[in-house]
Amino acid sequence: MNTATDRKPVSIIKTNEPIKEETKTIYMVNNFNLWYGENQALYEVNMGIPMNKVTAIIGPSGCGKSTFIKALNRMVELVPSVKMTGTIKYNDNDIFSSKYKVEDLRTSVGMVFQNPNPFPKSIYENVIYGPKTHGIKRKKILDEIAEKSLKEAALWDEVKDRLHENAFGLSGGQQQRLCIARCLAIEPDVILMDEPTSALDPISTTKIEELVQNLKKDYSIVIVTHNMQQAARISDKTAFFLNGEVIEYNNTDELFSNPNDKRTEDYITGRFG
Ligand SMILES: Nc1ncnc2c1ncn2[C@@H]1O[C@H](COP(=O)(O)OP(=O)(O)OP(=O)(O)O)[C@@H](O)[C@H]1O
Repeated sequence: MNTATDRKPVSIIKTNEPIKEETKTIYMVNNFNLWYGENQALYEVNMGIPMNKVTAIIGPSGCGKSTFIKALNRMVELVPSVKMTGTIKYNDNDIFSSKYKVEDLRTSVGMVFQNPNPFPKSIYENVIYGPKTHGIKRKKILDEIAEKSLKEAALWDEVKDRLHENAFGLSGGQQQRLCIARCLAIEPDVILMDEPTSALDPISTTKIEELVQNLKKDYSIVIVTHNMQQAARISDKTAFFLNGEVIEYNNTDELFSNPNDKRTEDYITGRFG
């Protein structure tokens, strides 16, 4: 749900450097359409998602933001009635091709959800869960992975003395950083984030936003957010979705300061949504 705060006109707190032409594209989405049964949720989506940048997906409730990012890791196919046309290429591989294994895609593309969802296990076991299921058994290596991932997720200092305590003992914001650490432990190239801060308090939100900024050195990040100030603060590119269509996709500073489409302008200035 949008809040009144989200609807305030957006001020650019941080201007991002423009995407240079030579920036590599990690995902290329072409003429992508998606239906749930008879209802079309995405229409002719065309987007290149840049490598090592933060791409924000904004738009009003029900416009297809979650559907879009769940298509990027093929999670959307868990809904049996889903039909799709068009292509999504990840590193030049057609992700829907029968030759491309969904397991390979999921190893390269991690996901963080709206509500922190740690497993009912210790902090340590949460982080090493992925590497263990991929067959890593040596304790020394698992210890190294746990420390590295928790450091990258800016959580290590807070949990290093309680690694074997239950993850549910952490605060909501810490649990979300733990989920990010769990995602980093499988060494993905891409992190998909579906409203990762909407259940968090402002301080935890700021920590996650700072973390996202640091992580883009090593990862390509796609973040769905209802919060336009957040998109303006942390993303390099922003796509505005409306009724399943991409209305505008541009460098974030340009989209917010000089939108090309009246509907984008109306949305970012709080006239609807
Ligand atoms: N599992 C599903 N089965 C049928 N229809 C669905 C399903 N999930 C989403 N939809 C429909 O697809 C459309 C897009 O939904 P989606 O959740 O992608 O939007 P959203 O922009 O992420 O919304 P919100 O901001 O409220 O999370 C909506 O009309 C929604 O009702």
